[in-house]
Amino acid sequence: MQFTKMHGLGNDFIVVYGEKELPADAGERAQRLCNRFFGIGADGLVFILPSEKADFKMRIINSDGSEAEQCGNAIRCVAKYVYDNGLADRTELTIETLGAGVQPLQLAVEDGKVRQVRVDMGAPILNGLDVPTTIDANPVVGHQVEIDGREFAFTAVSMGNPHAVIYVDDAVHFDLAKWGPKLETHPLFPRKINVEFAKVNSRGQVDMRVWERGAGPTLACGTGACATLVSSVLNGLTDRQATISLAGGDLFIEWSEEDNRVYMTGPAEIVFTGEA
Ligand SMILES: N[C@H](CCC[C@H](N)C(=O)O)C(=O)O
Repeated sequence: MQFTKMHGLGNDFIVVYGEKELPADAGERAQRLCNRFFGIGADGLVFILPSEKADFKMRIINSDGSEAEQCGNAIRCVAKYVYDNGLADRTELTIETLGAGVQPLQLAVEDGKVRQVRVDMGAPILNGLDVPTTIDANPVVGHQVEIDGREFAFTAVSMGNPHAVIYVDDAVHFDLAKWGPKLETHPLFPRKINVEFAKVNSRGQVDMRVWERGAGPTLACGTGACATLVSSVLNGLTDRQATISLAGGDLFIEWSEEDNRVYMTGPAEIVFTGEA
């Protein structure tokens, strides 16, 4: 299998083009190939497939073999892959995902290579039961949960995949490994959840670190950055556009008042190609 190793702010993927549909063993392949010691090493395995509704379709499998509905950093990588490899000759593309349907993207190109991508990530889903959580509220803002004697208040946002955003005093040094897994698998979240720990520094800038469902700590999470911006607006902490600063770098996120859609702008990189 030919693959291209790519990343968005250090959230890295094995990208595969050429399959007509998702292989039946995609989950097993992801577990094997994403392993950082016995495989190529990545946070996820991404398939670029034909679509009847958009230019391309993206399916994303986490490193634990579970399929995610959506992935912000991966969709920017897919856009870069298809343009840089001559599979698309326009700087306005559409990519279909399970969680957000047909998503328009704008590519910023320099010397024939994609440098930045602006993605329409769709409207946030705020009804608690649809995120999903077991909480019948719309929206779920500052919901308290106690874990091992520590209280957390989270805001639940789906960008097609589920997120719980928690505000802390120091996101950069937060102990993700201690608290991330316990929140990811809490019974409040029927399909588990991605957990973002955020520190708002101004109405235009937020530090955020993420424990991802099915992948653990990653250097960046595009849908998590979108969820963090939406949550911060709902909590009255930021304006409707802000820079979300992750371990791997910055994403610029806007939640439009006009169309209620969230726009994410950030880079994507190709690292190497190979055969597995
Ligand atoms: N682990 C996530 C999928 C990847 C999302 C993240 N890498 C992004 O950039 O949005 C989930 O199971 O929902």
